Amino acid sequence: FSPGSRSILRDIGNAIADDQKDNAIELNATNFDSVFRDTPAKYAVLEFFAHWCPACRNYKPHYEKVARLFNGPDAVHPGLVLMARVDCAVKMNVKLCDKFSITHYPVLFWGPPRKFVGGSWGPKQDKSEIILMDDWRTSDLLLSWINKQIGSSYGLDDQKFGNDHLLPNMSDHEQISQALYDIEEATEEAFDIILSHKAIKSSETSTSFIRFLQLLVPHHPSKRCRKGSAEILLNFDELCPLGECSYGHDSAVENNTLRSFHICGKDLPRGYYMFCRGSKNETRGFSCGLWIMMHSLSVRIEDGESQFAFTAICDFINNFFMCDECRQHFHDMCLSVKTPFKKSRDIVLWLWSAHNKVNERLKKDEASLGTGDPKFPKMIWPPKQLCPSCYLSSTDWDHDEVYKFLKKYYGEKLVSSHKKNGDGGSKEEVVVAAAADEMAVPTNALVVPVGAALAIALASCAFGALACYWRTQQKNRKYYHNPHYLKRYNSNFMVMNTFSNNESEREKER
Ligand SMILES: Cc1cc2nc3c(=O)[nH]c(=O)nc-3n(C[C@H](O)[C@H](O)[C@H](O)COP(=O)(O)OP(=O)(O)OC[C@H]3O[C@@H](n4cnc5c(N)ncnc54)[C@H](O)[C@@H]3O)c2cc1C
Repeated sequence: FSPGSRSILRDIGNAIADDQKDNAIELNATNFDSVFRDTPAKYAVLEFFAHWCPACRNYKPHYEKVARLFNGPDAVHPGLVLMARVDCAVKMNVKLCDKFSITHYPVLFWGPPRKFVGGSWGPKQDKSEIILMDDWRTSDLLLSWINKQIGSSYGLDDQKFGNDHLLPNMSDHEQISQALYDIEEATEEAFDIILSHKAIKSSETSTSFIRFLQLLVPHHPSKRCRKGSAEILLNFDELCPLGECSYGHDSAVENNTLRSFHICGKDLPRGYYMFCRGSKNETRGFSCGLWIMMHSLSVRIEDGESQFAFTAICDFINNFFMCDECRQHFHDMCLSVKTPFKKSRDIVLWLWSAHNKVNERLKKDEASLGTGDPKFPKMIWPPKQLCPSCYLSSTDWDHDEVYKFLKKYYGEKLVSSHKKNGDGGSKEEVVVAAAADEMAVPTNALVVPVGAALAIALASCAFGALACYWRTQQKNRKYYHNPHYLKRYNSNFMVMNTFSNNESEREKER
């Protein structure tokens, strides 16, 4: 991770929350650039004020009322708008305030955070993406100004969803639609962890990583993660010849190393889980995101891929989820499967049931140790309130109904809502995005506008060329010609070997 990024923003947010102080982040000449560079927020509001200015003092409660919605660990709408301020009456900030032509107080600006990095503003500056705000004199006016900019309808009385009014694990369909963001975050975090542990270090781990990417490229619910995974997959032979990856230095982003790739795109906002946000900082987050990523993958695969998806997920957790107890337990559950999966229903229900086994175990542990999140107690899921038809009786499931429910919950509601940025990037990026899309299997019927249909048709042509190139690359992979390789992932007997702990057996098989 870049050192300044989330830690600065989180530290500031947490310190403020602990002390019951402000939610808007007070910046100075030293941290100004790094905070704007590293914030996961998409937009920023920046207030220039002077602490001696009485009007500024009176405005502060208004500004804070809006900042409460967007900043800090208790934000109601986290990760969207960074609200910051700079005190121009502090000597070290004088130059900074001059760069923004501040002549009176308070003054508010709006813009994408990155534009504030090393940024400036002048009254004659027409084309700047940094906008001088007007109509912000009360909290109502300020929020409606923001709403207009981003097309939202937030209210000052909005409450943090999920935490207070209902039992959150009974989350409704509205809430799961927010989970796409968390799945993206978890995907990127998993990739970061792999990099920081240099975890792809052998042909076995390399194969496991490739197979997981092969699952993500067509089935990840986020378009930008499909695209990022496709880019890594395309370049994998160069990045990791014979399973020896070039990682680059931990601190530097070097070209042509795994570190120079972003599995969900360079601009993914980081640092805030939403659906998976715990009521305490140390709970939920990544592991919750990982679960919902796996569930969302399972409901998107086709029948013929179910055994492949099962082994890809089992191997991925076994090799790359760096929680020993977790992976060992999950590995045991993988090993206990004796019959190969034939239908996607099999893996959807297996994963659901495996997750419930973990819930059941943790429920006891957390109760006795007091380590759980009090607002998100572990439970057998889905509870009756969320899916009444899933229950035949209080202890018996109707598996057909559970399957239907999971398909809907993790399928339809979790469709990528991210539009392609601006011009869509370089030609190569567009082709890769098209390839990722081309391979994506839609799980729900969407009405495709004519323009989009044409674009898809064009992308298909590009994809043809790309697929050709890809196939040539794949052909060079020795194990694709190796009958053992194919057999290994097509028979359950071989699955058992995949999870075998016996290194010599695995070596023989290799
Ligand atoms: C593979 C794996 C193994 C793990 N093993 C362990 C372990 O051994 N010990 C340990 O302490 N922690 C383990 N964890 C972490 C633990 O399972 C939780 O992820 C963590 O405690 C956070 O819990 P949570 O409340 O966010 O809900 P999570 O259990 O993370 O669930 C996330 C969300 O998924 C939904 N959900 C819950 N159950 C199901 C289900 N059965 N099917 C579909 N959706 C469901 C709910 O909406 C829930 O909020 C593991 C995590 C993973 C990914």
